[in-house]
Parts: sequence; structure tokens; C-alpha cells
Amino acid sequence: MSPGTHRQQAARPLGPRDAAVTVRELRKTFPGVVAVDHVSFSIRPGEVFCILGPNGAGKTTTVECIAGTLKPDSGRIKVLGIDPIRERQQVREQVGYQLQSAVLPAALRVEEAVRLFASFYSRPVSVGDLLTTVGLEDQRRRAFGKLSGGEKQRLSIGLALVGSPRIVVLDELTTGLDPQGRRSVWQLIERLKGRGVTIILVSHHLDEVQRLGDRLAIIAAGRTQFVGTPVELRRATSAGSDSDRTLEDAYLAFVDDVDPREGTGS
Ligand SMILES: Nc1ncnc2c1ncn2[C@@H]1O[C@H](COP(=O)(O)OP(=O)(O)OP(=O)(O)O)[C@@H](O)[C@H]1O
Repeated sequence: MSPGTHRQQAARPLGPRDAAVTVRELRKTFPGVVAVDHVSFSIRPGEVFCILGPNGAGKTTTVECIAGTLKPDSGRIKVLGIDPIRERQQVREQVGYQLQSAVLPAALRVEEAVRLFASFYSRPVSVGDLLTTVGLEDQRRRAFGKLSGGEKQRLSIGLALVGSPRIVVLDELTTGLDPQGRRSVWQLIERLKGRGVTIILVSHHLDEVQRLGDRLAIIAAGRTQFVGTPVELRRATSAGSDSDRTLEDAYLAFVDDVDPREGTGS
């Protein structure tokens, strides 16, 4: 939509009662597939909000609608008070989306990748600061193809941070990392949270959700089945079972109760 066809809204500072993101009754279909239907939740400023659910449940579809890269069929999304489709440029400046690392050319050096991505934003962070944040100062001249899995992952997180976003979307944060690599990425997320960045984390790893997540949503059969804290999830599924069940036990008990036919064909 061209400027002038509607009044442009600016992302504004949030008050303590404002949500960073609201999703209401989101529906998105692809030919022959209802990817999500009836997905609703709110994300508070500065929290780590985790999105969980079985493969194909619609988690990535949901975060792509939040980032403005997919257009919902219906429903309402607000990101920092603005509509991610109508104000796509505004949202792009405010929301960092972790790119799948495989899309970078193997010969591109770390520093070049950061400079390239910085050129897309009006207020990028300095290259040196960013490399320090993600612990890649010593690899700045190294080609992307020569980085370890953990270094690639840290670079892809760094590229999501290059525009100084207020919200960061991280999809499959630590998949493929060794225990040391996972810890170092978790510490990075904790530092970001300490700076007040709102973090949306799509994850299959319940230990990661337990460590980092303030609240979580479970999407299954195309719908939000649960929104709450990890403690609330354990409480919601603890009736009649032993008290030391893990978050993963609670999650599985919850998802196993969902009727897979619930969300199909609607
Ligand atoms: N571009 C697309 N075209 C057609 N179908 C799609 C497209 N993107 C997603 N889908 C389908 O929509 C459904 C939801 O996919 P989505 O990637 O959002 O799930 P997910 O919860 O992120 O899955 P996973 O945990 O496996 O990554 C799936 O059935 C998927 O095949």
C-alpha cells in the first residue's frame, strides 16, 4: 500500500500494561492446508515467550505472520501497536528474525555479512559491538562456510540483532548444537533479555523452554491449546500424577490429550 492511502502508525514506547505483540484468532491457509486457525495470545514487553507444538502445528506460520512476511487470511495481529502487513517497513525495523543460516553464501566473511545486513536498517548497531555480543570478534575475517555449527548459529542470531530490534524471533534456536554451544547461546539470550528485548522463541526443546521461557503457548491442531507459565503448564497436567514430572512430561501429557481432528478441515 502506498503512503497516503492510510494514516501511517508509528511504533511507540510501550506502557507497563501494553502488550508487545497480540495475536487474535489468527487463520492462515495454504492450498489444501489449514496451517493455523484460532491462534491467540499476547506477549508482554521484555519477556521470553516460547511457542511449542508438534511438527507441522503452525508455529513458523504464526511467527512469520507476526514478522509481516506472511499475510494472514483473517484475524488480528499487532506488533508494538502496529499492523505488520499495513506497516511492513516499520515492523521490519522493530522485529529481528533469525534467518536460517544455510542461505548465506559460503565465501561471505562474517564481517561482510554483518555489514550487508546493517545496510538494510536505519539505525544499525556497530559491527564491532555486534560481533562482541555474539562472541565472534575473533572470527570476523572467517568465511561463513568455515564456521562451526555453533558459530553459524551465533552469527544468524547476530544478524537478527543488527537493526537494534525491540523484538527478536528465534526459530529453532539451538538445533544441532553441542551442550557447550547451547549454553553459550542461552547465555546470549539471557543477556538480550537483560537489555529489555522481547524474545519469541520457537522450540522443541523443553529444557530450553524451562531455562529461558517466562511464558509459553502450545499450538496443536492449528489452535492455541495453552498459554501460561511453565509452572502453570505443570499444574494444569499434574492431577493424579507424581509431583516431580518434568516440563517435557507435562507438555507431552497436554499435547497427547489434543484431538488431532479438532483443527482440520475448518
Ligand atoms: N508455504 C507453504 N505452502 C504450503 N504449505 C505450507 C507452507 N508453509 C507451511 N505449510 C504447511 O502448514 C502447516 C504448518 O507449517 P509450519 O511450518 O508453520 O509448522 P511448524 O509448527 O513450524 O512445524 P515444525 O515444527 O515441523 O517446524 C504444515 O502442514 C506445513 O506443511
